[in-house]
Amino acid sequence: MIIVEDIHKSFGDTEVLKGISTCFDKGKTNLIIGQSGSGKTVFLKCLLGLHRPEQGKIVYNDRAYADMDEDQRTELRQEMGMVFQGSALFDSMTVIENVMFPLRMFSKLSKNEMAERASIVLERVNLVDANNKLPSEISGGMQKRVAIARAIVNKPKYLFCDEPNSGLDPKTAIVIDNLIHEITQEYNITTIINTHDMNSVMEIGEKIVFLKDGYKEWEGTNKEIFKTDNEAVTNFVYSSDLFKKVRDTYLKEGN
Ligand SMILES: Nc1ncnc2c1ncn2[C@@H]1O[C@H](COP(=O)(O)OP(=O)(O)OP(=O)(O)O)[C@@H](O)[C@H]1O
Repeated sequence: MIIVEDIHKSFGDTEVLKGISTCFDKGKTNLIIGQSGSGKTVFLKCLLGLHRPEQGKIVYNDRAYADMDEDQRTELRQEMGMVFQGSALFDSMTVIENVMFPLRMFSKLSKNEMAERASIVLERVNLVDANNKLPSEISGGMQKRVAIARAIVNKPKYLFCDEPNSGLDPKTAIVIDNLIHEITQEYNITTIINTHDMNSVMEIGEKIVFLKDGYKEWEGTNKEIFKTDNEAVTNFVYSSDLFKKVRDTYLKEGN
């Protein structure tokens, strides 16, 4: 679980995060949404410890970042997995070498043990017969699976995903969303996804935090987002006719 208390983050004179408080539960897919420039990436980077808020507190399973010493922060970093936008695989490494990379960096396992662990997670993300291929030899959806396998190989407590669906066709995007959702539940991870994808919001948004101009404008579940009358949320989420129709149908069905 991650608890965020009133965090503020500025760059020079510009305050980008203006006092955000929320909490992200373990075993849940938590989504951060909002317009371009609303502060989603800065917020995610604060949660990752890459930006230091000037004010406020971030607490990881009862441990406040500000109270940790350097060793505890290093330990925390090793408890975090990250799926980057565009997968960010190492081009010259094979699939299995990519997945073994965090283990080579952070574990004391033997080469055989690392290969075994990497193979298990590759199987878990349903990627078979691709271990010895290079990223350039597999599809974008398969690359995303490798990125997820690499993010979970070290058994993280926290999983951060930045636009995990970018560049994928809608069908593959849903498969990847479901995979992240299943893994989150199975491994009991606190997962936080920065997304623009309204399908993800509807399908796997167990908690949605909507940012607007550096504030938390709204938060709730994917069921609640259908019913909210918060104008900023409805203008953003239901800006397309298709999603308006989806919401109307959902509400007409008496949900
Ligand atoms: N390192 C930085 N230095 C100065 N300003 C920054 C920095 N990083 C972000 N900003 C500013 O903070 C604001 C929010 O940026 P952020 O990248 O968090 O938006 P976002 O919601 O993730 O947008 P998008 O959906 O387009 O990725 C922007 O005005 C941006 O210019």
